[in-house]
Amino acid sequence: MDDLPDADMPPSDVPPRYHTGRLPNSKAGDGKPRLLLMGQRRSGKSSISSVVFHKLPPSETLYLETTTHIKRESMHSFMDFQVWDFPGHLDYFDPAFDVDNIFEEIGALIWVIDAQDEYLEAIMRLNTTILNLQHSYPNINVEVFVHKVDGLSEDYKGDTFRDIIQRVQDELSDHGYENAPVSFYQTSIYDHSIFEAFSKVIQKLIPQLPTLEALLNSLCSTCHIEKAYLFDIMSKIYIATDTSPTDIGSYEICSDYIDVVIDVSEIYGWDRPEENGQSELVETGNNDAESLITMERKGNNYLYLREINKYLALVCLMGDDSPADKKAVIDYNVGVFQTALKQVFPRADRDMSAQPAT
Ligand SMILES: Nc1nc2c(ncn2[C@@H]2O[C@H](COP(=O)(O)OP(=O)(O)OP(=O)(O)O)[C@@H](O)[C@H]2O)c(=O)[nH]1
Repeated sequence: MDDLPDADMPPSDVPPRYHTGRLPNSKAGDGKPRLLLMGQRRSGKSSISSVVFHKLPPSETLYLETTTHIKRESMHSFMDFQVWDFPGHLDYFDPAFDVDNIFEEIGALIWVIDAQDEYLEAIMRLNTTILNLQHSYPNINVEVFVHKVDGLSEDYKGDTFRDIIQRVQDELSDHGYENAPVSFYQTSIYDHSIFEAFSKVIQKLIPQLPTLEALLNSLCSTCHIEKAYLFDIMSKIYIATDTSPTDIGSYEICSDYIDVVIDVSEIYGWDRPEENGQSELVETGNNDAESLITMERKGNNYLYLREINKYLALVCLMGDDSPADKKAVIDYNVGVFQTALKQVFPRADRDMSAQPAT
């Protein structure tokens, strides 16, 4: 149980970029939210983290070695957070463990269950963990990834998913926790489902989400946009979307578009200016990349992408009644959206520069 002191420490030399807001479980309120990846051995925890945050091609996860100590990584993006990958064999509530140290700044506990394997023991450990946490940390979001569903037939996939939900909920309600904050997702690293699930997990950690959704709703209705996503460019997680129904198809199209843009900008791109307190003038120039692509065989529909800042891009699936020749109006409204977003995510580094040097 000496793993904790030996665990990799995240680098501390990169300053935080945005306020992360106060988390329900955060004692200090200024920490980076943690996403804890827990579950049985070989359930797919390291693969998930490598595919989503390090762009590892899914087929290469076959060669990942088993995790032997807690792996902590810091992610610096539109908000800073940490991903802690736990070895499958750890008993998190062993008295030798500093439980508070693990759980006090937690944003979400992601419990990965291998749907292709025997899952009863995984469910038992998950329930024990949730029940143990209910006493000290009742607000922790528990996110259950029913993982590796790519190998299952449609029927079996649905049955397995329902069975897991039922077993977890039955056990919790037997112990008097009917409304424990537990959510379930079907995931696989071989399709978009893992990104979509992570998007939903991350969105719960963004205090400004209702404001972002309201801004996107208003943009959609003004510009006849069918669906708008605000993407974290590097991870392809969407941090917000408008409140119209989301279908995986539109997410897939928009997220593939991000891939195209990243590939092109690796060839033709340029370094984005650092966003410090003095860079206002630079931002008023034509620094934000934009792109427009017409989709074949789909009426007038086209995709619109605008880089919002170094980390975020707005990708919109335009409606039939929003022809490309109205692009000037759309550009204007997206500009207004961009300005509003700067107020929603005030920059931490600007605040830091106002503090006296010590
Ligand atoms: N079919 C399928 N295989 C997957 C998926 N995700 C991970 N795997 C495979 O599952 C195996 C185990 O993955 P790991 O990421 O090493 O599992 P882990 O939970 O980190 O394992 P420990 O480090 O031992 O705790 C690897 O061979 C992966 O290729 C998935 O979505 N579908």
